[in-house]
Amino acid sequence: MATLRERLADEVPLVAVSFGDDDAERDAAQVRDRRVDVAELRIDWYSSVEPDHVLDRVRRFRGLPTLATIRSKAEGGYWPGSEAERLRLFEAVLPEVDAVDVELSSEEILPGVVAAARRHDRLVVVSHHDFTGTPPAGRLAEITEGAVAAGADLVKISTMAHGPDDLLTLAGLLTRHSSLRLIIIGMGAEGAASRVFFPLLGSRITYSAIGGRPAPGQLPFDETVRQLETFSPRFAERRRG
Ligand SMILES: O=C1C[C@@](O)(C(=O)O)C[C@@H](O)[C@@H]1O
Repeated sequence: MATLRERLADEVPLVAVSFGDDDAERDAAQVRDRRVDVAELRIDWYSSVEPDHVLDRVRRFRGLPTLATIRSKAEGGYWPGSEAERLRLFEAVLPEVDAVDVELSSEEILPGVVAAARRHDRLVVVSHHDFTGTPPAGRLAEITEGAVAAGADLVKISTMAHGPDDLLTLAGLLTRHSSLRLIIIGMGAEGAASRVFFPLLGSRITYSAIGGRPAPGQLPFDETVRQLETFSPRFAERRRG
């Protein structure tokens, strides 16, 4: 199966699904059978973050396109340990996955995660989440530039959208930075359209749910695929192929 790097090369939007560790064997089979483009491994959701347990679960996805996330509590995640432990875990899983996602705000470990990704020739998503609202365009541009300067291969910005103005602000960010690989998400009920519309404007990955715990406004995987097949001929063609 194509790696995430290969999948990103053809410029067609990708649909991700996030997984914990309740049944990694079943989840990996779903990724294969339903042709999920990216398996986001939410290691901060795992029942244990002991390296042996994590590596065992992560390895069940071998050969599939994977993105490992160990989300900090500051950005809506559940990572229970110290920053030094988080960096060590990123270093341990990096050889096993295609890419990792680390927050721009995680200043203490960001350079270490980027350096480890470079050593293993893996991709880095540098992310920013705001579960309260959508900052103004100028602030979003600063965050984007900060992520690029930190070494991001992809910049992900996910903010709560409270209405059309927020969607427009986020869409503006996408269209103004079309030379970058961006992942832009408007969270919440008011942002849900962004999960289909923004990939049509160039957002590289959209996140969806298969059971589990959907993020605010996420659509089910099948629904996301169906919508993108309707509105993106290139996406539909890739699904057929
Ligand atoms: O950051 C993101 C985006 C997300 O928060 C969403 O709203 O789809 C879901 C998370 O799992 C992922 O890491």
